[in-house]
Amino acid sequence: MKAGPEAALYAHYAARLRPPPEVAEIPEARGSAGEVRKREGAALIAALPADALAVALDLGGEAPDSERFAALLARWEESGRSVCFLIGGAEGLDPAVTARAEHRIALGPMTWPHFLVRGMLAEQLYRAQAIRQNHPYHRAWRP
Ligand SMILES: C[S@@+](CC[C@H](N)C(=O)[O-])C[C@H]1O[C@@H](n2cnc3c(N)ncnc32)[C@H](O)[C@@H]1O
Repeated sequence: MKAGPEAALYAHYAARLRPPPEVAEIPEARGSAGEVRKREGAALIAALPADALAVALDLGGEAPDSERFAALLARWEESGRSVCFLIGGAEGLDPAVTARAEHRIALGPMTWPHFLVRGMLAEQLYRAQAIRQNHPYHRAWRP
């Protein structure tokens, strides 16, 4: 990720997460849109640890509110497996990736660019952490 506002957004929230998240970046593939999706999808799946509990960021997935996301995350973490979020590139996620994922999560019905999704996911992970710690960052009574 190049330095810039999107990188700063991600860094801002990632620095507040315990344990800190790890990011694996897949190099942009070349070819037709379908080839790009297939190549990037294969690399994404290959990058997953063997015990990964994979969650695809996918417009077609469930769009939980933040409290439900916090509860889902707690349940996933209780499995003891590595919770890995998969975000597509400019051409989106290959069906092989959504098939590998055990859960699909949408950040609402609008399409966002990859680097904003990364920052927005980091913010929701931080919010989930705040919800679980009853920290006033999340003001459920005043959305
Ligand atoms: C630029 S988008 C891909 C756009 C692609 N042309 C498509 O229509 O799927 C890059 C990635 O960000 C994620 N993404 C974008 N908007 C999203 C949303 N509202 N909810 C969840 N993930 C989203 C998805 O993983 C997507 O593959």
